[in-house]
Amino acid sequence: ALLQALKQGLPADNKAGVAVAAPAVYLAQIQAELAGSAIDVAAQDVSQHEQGAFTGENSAAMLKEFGVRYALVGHSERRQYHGETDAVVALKAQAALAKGITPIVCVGETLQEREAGQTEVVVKRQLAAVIHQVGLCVSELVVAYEPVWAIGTGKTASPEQAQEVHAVLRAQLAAATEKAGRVPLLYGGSMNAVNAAQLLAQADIDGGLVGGAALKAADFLTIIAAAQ
Ligand SMILES: O=C(CO)COP(=O)(O)O
Repeated sequence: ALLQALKQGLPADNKAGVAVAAPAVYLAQIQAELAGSAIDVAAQDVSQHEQGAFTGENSAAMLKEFGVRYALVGHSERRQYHGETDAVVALKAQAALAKGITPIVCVGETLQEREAGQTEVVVKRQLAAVIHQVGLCVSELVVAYEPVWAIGTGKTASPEQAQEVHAVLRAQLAAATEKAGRVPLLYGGSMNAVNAAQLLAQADIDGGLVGGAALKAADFLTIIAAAQ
């Protein structure tokens, strides 16, 4: 029902890239529902391994069979609950790129790290691992800044706080590629229909990685409208 409402509500002149990131078991259904629409399919994770005996993992090649165009890598919940290190996240980004899937690399600091003044150090370390791994493919990444304290908490980074970190990430990308301006930098963490426009108005915030607010089609469509 959500996908139908999104498809019907997306204006014909929509210019924002829109993708739905779902758990792997729903990807086939989502691919079928979204066929012929302007909405892309994304996975929430991807295996770091190209192939082999890794029971339970979904390789990039397998995801590709279901029309997956993007894969989140390094979402804070994967880092926190599944022990994903910067090195593993970097391998996942590389595995996705190798099969033509665009990784959406998630970075972000915890509340403790922010309060200790470590925000910049943490996000730069997380992104550096991926930049180092993917080499010349840096310009093919999407990067999402998701402060861990803002995910699902209703606490949003202020537009200024988010922009400050996005500027750091943009500069880091610019040191690695001439095409840094083309790398979409998404903000995630309690983005909603009310605060999206202000966040998206910031110079280096190109889009959103939306959780809770995307579960209501009307709210998600309002955010998409703000991203034009
Ligand atoms: O990353 C996110 C979901 O995984 C963001 O979630 P919220 O928008 O609900 O904070």
